[in-house]
Amino acid sequence: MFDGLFAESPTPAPPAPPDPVAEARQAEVIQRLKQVVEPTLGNTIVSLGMVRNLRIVGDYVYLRLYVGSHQLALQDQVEQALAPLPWCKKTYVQLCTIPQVRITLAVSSGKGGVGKSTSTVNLAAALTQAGARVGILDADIYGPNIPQMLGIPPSAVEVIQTDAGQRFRPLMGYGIQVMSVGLLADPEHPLAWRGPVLHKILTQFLHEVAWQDLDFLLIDLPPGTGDAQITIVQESPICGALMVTTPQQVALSDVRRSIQMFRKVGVPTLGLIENMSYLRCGHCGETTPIFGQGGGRQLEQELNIPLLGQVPLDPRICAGGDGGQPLTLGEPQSETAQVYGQVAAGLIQTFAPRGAIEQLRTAVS
Ligand SMILES: Nc1ncnc2c1ncn2[C@@H]1O[C@H](COP(=O)(O)OP(=O)(O)OP(=O)(O)O)[C@@H](O)[C@H]1O
Repeated sequence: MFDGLFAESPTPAPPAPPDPVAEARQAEVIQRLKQVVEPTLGNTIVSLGMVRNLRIVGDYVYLRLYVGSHQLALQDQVEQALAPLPWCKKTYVQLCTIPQVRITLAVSSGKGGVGKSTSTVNLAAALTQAGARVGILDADIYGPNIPQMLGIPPSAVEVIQTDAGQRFRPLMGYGIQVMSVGLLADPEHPLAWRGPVLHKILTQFLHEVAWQDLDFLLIDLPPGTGDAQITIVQESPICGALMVTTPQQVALSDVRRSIQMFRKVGVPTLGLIENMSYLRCGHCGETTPIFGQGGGRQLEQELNIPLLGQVPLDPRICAGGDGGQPLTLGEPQSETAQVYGQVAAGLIQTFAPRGAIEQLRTAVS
């Protein structure tokens, strides 16, 4: 599906000729999997993109099931749903999950510099204020600056021994657990991983962090749709993506491409965050659309993806990023903080519809 995923890998084998029996069986399997419903979201595991890499080999079914730590029971339900298939001798379900993480969301952008990392930290802060336990995986190999934005001083990554083996211990900023690719590299040198090495490091990074009981893990992706993004999206149980954009028309084609990348791997885009939407005059309150207007609304209508919030251009957000305290925490009553608060409330509402994160946690334990 993704030509050139591994820039340095050998030429792939030609595709196998179509096998009508396997194709009919695959359709039958998908039909049955569509009967398995994720109870919180009230949607099928197929629509939610939780089933991937489905293969039928003879009388055997192989699939990967991407779940949060509160959804492990779905494995049994999948096996039960496929058990009545008369031809199926065995179903092999590979459970793909991040230990101690319930909801994994990707924060993405079509291009760099639109405020993706800023949105990630402020959204994480807003979710924390709402009572959720939150972590950020800073996977932006081109600009890993989340620790700095949360006031975490440069530190060496500590490796700890757990029951599951050696793991990286997350750092902590304002109650938010953080792990960053930037911590794995020499701060004076850019991250210059390529091809299979990049794939291996990112895969290890995704699976070998000792997160502590998270409701939400936000993955700050690198901008665009390159190898790194695809590896992360394919290898992690991402429930959905949040797309950060500016209102500019030039940013829209990049955003469309990113959304297509998520669609190809079956990850839904949950919504758009339009950043730098307008500048509000501190004296008269009038708003000026410095970077154009209407981009978020246009994408919302064209792609049927909700516009979750419009964040103003706000010098304090910049100061908050540089100073290591997200504006959402420093000035929670500000217009900007309120936008992130609304987006956070929407996420909690979606993933814990009874309205209380505590209930989400109780349901898990
Ligand atoms: N709403 C805003 N108002 C004012 N400044 C902002 C706003 N959002 C982001 N910025 C500033 O814009 C710059 C880029 O933001 P940020 O690093 O979050 O972008 P990014 O999309 O993550 O970039 P990259 O792709 O390079 O990682 C930062 O200096 C940040 O403080």
